[in-house]
Amino acid sequence: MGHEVIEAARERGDCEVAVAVNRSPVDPVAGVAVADAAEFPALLADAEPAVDALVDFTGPGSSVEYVAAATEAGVACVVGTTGFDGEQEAAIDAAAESVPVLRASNFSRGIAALRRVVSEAAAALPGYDVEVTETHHSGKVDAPSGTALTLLDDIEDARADLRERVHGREGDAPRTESEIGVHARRAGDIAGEHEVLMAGDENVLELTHRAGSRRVFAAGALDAAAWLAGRDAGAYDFTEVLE
Ligand SMILES: NC(=O)C1=CN([C@@H]2O[C@H](COP(=O)(O)OP(=O)(O)OC[C@H]3O[C@@H](n4cnc5c(N)ncnc54)[C@H](OP(=O)(O)O)[C@@H]3O)[C@@H](O)[C@H]2O)C=CC1
Ligand SMILES: O=C(O)C1=N[C@H](C(=O)O)C[C@H](O)C1
Repeated sequence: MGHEVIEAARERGDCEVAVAVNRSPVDPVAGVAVADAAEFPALLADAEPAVDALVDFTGPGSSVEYVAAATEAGVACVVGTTGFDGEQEAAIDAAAESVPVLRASNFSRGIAALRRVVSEAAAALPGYDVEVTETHHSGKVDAPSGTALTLLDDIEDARADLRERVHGREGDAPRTESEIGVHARRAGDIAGEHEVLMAGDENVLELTHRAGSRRVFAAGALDAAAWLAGRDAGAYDFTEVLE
């Protein structure tokens, strides 16, 4: 995603990559040198002109560290990384007391729309069985995806009777009424697919989003960064960027 963000930044006229870092050595990307992650705090402090926003797509532990460095430097944070535990989420949330922070499990407009439709459909279809399936490239490390977890939260908000997440399915027991099935598939170079199935008696609703490429997430994150820079400290939502 780091490569995608640099390429996407090059394609638009309203932003410039001031500092790029990675844990392991990486060749320059589109002419942008990528420094060692350990240099990040110093690079942020010395950047001229000052950096407006951090865009982070890494891993949960490093994301917390990058956000801490950005907070120290008074820089707005856009966080796309997924797979956080509760403590890591709390650390990112705490940063929002000092700087503007926008964390989203998915930076595509299509998923933002899917979330609204899923919430409405879940509320409109009481008693229906719900199953969520996500499919991603074989290199993805966290499962289920952050987006699937966001959709599950949305479904549970709309359906108080669904409280048991069943990951995968095996054995010989039938489905219970309180469960939501959750399925994570990993294959090839699939950019990201999310499907929500709602099935009742004699009718089935399937809602699916497919990302055509990972560039859509990079573009959305840069939209968020441009929108977030200069705002007051606080936690912001990607839907606000899309309004
Ligand atoms: N919100 C959204 O719309 C999207 C979110 N994502 C999320 O973004 C994250 C990154 O995805 P992706 O680019 O595909 O992952 P990759 O594995 O391809 O890249 C992760 C990068 O982060 C670096 N990194 C990982 N862990 C650490 C660490 N502990 N310390 C320092 N650097 C670290 C890696 O460094 P190294 O090169 O050394 O391995 C690598 O450069 C994932 O959490 C993914 O789910 C992805 C797409 C869209
Ligand atoms: O790792 C990915 O690739 C993606 N991760 C995000 C997630 O976990 O939901 C968003 C998107 O689906 C791609």
